[in-house]
Amino acid sequence: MDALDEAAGADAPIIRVRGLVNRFGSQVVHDGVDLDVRRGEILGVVGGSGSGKSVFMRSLLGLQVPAAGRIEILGVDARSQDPALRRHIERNIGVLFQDGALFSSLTVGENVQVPLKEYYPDLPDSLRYELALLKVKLAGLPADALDKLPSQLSGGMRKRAALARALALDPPLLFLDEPTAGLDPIGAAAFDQLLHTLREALGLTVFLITHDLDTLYAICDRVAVLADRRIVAVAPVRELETLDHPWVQEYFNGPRGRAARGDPP
Ligand SMILES: Nc1ncnc2c1ncn2[C@@H]1O[C@H](COP(=O)(O)OP(=O)(O)OP(=O)(O)O)[C@@H](O)[C@H]1O
Repeated sequence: MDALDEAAGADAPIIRVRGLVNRFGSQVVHDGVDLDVRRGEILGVVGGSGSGKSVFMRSLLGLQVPAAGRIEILGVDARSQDPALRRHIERNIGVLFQDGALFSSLTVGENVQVPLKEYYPDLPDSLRYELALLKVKLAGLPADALDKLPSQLSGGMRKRAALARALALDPPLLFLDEPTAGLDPIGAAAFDQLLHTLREALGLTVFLITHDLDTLYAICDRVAVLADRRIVAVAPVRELETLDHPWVQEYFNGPRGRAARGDPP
């Protein structure tokens, strides 16, 4: 933990959002979003299609400038344009976008080395290679994946490669947008398990957008529901099932929700 984190206090939320407003023209996507993400938790974010989950994550990452509100990440004002503060945040977060966003002309190993080169340009090539290999193995890929192009991997392996790159700088905080989208149920369950294991082993905090009910039940400590332009509830998934909100009821108590819980059909 560095000085900035200590100043924020170890018990302070790793992400704190207050009064977040996002608009596109006359469309109000968020109107007063509040959220605290606790250190070490896996927080799932759910909401209907178009409810603003991706825009929310983009605001946290500084990729979308909000109309109003306060966002703190690792004790730092995430809206600050101070280059030192921006670098502190970027150095300490890993991001896995929905499409994986690997560089298609680089091998997996070269992809993982991109952030290492940016932040540690003086690192010897051999050490950078070893670190990339370590991250690839950590993400559950075989060592020979290192020299393959993304196009030579399956969808599940590409997600793991993107995860390896997101973990390159050992970030304490990981953002994932729909990590199991497009994976078959066995691949999705394996990816969930990998995230859970990494959280246990590395003490990561995970902010995870998902539609996948299985993910919520399998690995999320708490789930935040984005509806009506704000976060309407944050709670362990079993508590959310009983929330009196039309979208929540349809989502958790529809057939897929019952199946994810293991209820009889
Ligand atoms: N750059 C943009 N310009 C204009 N409108 C945008 C932009 N980005 C997002 N929106 C709008 O904001 C709303 C929320 O989009 P967002 O992608 O955050 O939804 P989502 O909850 O992630 O949806 P899904 O579950 O379908 O991925 C949508 O109506 C979308 O059209």
